[in-house]
Amino acid sequence: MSRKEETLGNVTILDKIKDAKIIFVVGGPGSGKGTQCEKVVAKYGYTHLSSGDLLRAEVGSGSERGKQLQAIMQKGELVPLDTVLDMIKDAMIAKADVSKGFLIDGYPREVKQGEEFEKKIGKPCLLLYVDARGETMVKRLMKRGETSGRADDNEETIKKRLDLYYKATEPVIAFYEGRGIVRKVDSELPVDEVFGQVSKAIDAL
Ligand SMILES: Nc1ncnc2c1ncn2[C@H]1C[C@H](O)[C@@H](COP(=O)(O)OP(=O)(O)O)O1
Ligand SMILES: [Mg+2]
Repeated sequence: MSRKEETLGNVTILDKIKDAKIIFVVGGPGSGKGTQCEKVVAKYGYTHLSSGDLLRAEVGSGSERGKQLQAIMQKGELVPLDTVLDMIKDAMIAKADVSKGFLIDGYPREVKQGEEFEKKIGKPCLLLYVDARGETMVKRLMKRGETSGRADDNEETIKKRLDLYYKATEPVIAFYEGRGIVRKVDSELPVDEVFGQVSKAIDAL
């Protein structure tokens, strides 16, 4: 394939992504983002892309980049913006032909990440804000840590992740509230009731 065709091909794929619905799923660690996304996949056939899962897959591959990522994630810090965005973009392109919509779970973690995403990929039509109390999130993560095998599900890292969430990610919600696309769901409720609220927000699109 010539360079020109390649570029044209890429434009077509990005156009397809633009036609698909993009939903940002934002909430603290352990708030229930992954749990709700799974249910959205089952009911609506959207593609679920968890930035954390993509990063953990890279770590699991044992690559040099994976090793660097692991060190950052273990400390509860944010990995470099371009790395996450490139991974999300590649995953979206891979699914562009078959996907009606994308759930971008755990991204943006900070306002700048949202701005970059829009520049390079497209605009979200909805931000699902999965809201739970700090205490609830800690409890759920400690429990999840018993079986998840996740290096960051331990008390010390959980505390750092929560602090970072309040400092860096909550401003993301305020930013998109200004655009009128935020729908908040009460993730203190049982999973199915939370999903009722999620479904309402998606049905209204
Ligand atoms: N509404 C809810 N009620 C009770 N437990 C919930 C819940 N939503 C999620 N959980 C549980 C499932 C997991 O063990 C843990 C964290 O959920 P998760 O979906 O992995 O969170 P996240 O992806 O936001 O980090 O909490
Ligand atoms: Mg998750």
